[in-house]
Amino acid sequence: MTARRIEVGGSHPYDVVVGSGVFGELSRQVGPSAARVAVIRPDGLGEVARPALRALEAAGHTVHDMRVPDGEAAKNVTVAADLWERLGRAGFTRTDAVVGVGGGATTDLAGFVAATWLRGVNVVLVPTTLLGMVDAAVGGKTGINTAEGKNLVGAFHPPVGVLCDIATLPSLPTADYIGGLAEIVKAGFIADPVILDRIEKDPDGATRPEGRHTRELVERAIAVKAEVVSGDLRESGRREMLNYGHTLGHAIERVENYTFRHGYAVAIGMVYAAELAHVNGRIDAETVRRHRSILTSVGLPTAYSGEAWRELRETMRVDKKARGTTLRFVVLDDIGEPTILADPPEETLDAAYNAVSV
Ligand SMILES: NC(=O)c1ccc[n+]([C@@H]2O[C@H](COP(=O)([O-])OP(=O)(O)OC[C@H]3O[C@@H](n4cnc5c(N)ncnc54)[C@H](O)[C@@H]3O)[C@@H](O)[C@H]2O)c1
Ligand SMILES: O=C(O)C(=O)C[C@@H](O)[C@H](O)[C@H](O)COP(=O)(O)O
Ligand SMILES: [Zn+2]
Repeated sequence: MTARRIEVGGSHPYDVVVGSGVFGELSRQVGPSAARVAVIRPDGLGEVARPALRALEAAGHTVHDMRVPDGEAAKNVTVAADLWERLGRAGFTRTDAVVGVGGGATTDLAGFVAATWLRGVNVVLVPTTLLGMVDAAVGGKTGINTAEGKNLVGAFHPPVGVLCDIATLPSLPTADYIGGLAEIVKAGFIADPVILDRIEKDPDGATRPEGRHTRELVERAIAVKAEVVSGDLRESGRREMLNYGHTLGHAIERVENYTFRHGYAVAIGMVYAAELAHVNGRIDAETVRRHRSILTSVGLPTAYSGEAWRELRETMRVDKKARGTTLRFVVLDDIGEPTILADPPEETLDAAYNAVSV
């Protein structure tokens, strides 16, 4: 199958290459001026990272294999500081580059380290999870977590290239694959209802890399994200729609000490946002039901502990869409019509949570 290039526009446009067996593209994306390349990747992901390491070495770059802890455990300042030290010791200059290989947590960390090293060096992202391909590696949001909340420290630093080799997906644990579907479903609800139709027709296939519509689902979700971030890198407007389900989702991740899969938290958050829109008179009960049925059909959760509500409510205060003490949620006026619901009354927040709590 041929590779597809999806262009992300803006002041520094770049391509997202999607294909199978496309690691030969990596050196071109990194560029010839990068004598040194730091490959930041999870320690346990040697097999998955090997083609990237080999392709870079074969192209003549001096490769520094910088292993980090797995997944979310690496998205913190301690690991970032360790990488800054390693880059310093290896003498990385402004013409050198960083390559992030792994899931969204690793590419967020790699992007953040690239954004901050020497105030910004080139980064190429090689997502190897479904979620990384369809969302995290595209768009230039980089970041790490703090004890207070998710992604609270970060920078907008677009990659110079993104390489999605879907041949890396079969080794991904099913639970992580399903987590990525949450962001694909999100793209469906906010912008591309064909995604929802495809999943409803074949929910089982949607949960597998070899599913009938996998390539189409991946490309459609990337296209949604690329189109949105091309016009609003810094989230001063329309980009906020990509945060559908994330206000409650991020609070769940924080309350669970970052051990709960991002996609699973976002799935619950989307049902909450749908309930909020319903209580607010924006969408009908059928649209809320459709959220639950699509998410459930692929194995994603749609409910969370009732007892956690007060802590979740408190944690949502640090959501990046908040302005002062005003909470702002992405909700739908209809499928494909996201909007902002600002400062909903406490009773509305409580009623919506009641509907998702167990
Ligand atoms: N920057 C953004 O715009 C953006 C968008 C969405 C999500 N995110 C972030 O992405 C993170 C979630 O990403 P994720 O779901 O990819 O989780 P993850 O990075 O934790 O990866 C999940 C697991 O899969 C493993 N893995 C990765 N590729 C593999 C492969 N090919 N085979 C076998 N195992 C593999 C990882 O080592 C990890 O254990 C969160 O931190 C979230 O905040 C960022
Ligand atoms: O790219 C965006 O913009 C998003 O909101 C995509 C989200 O899926 C992603 O989880 C993002 O990291 C959330 O950003 P944050 O600014 O709420 O931390
Ligand atoms: Zn997300």
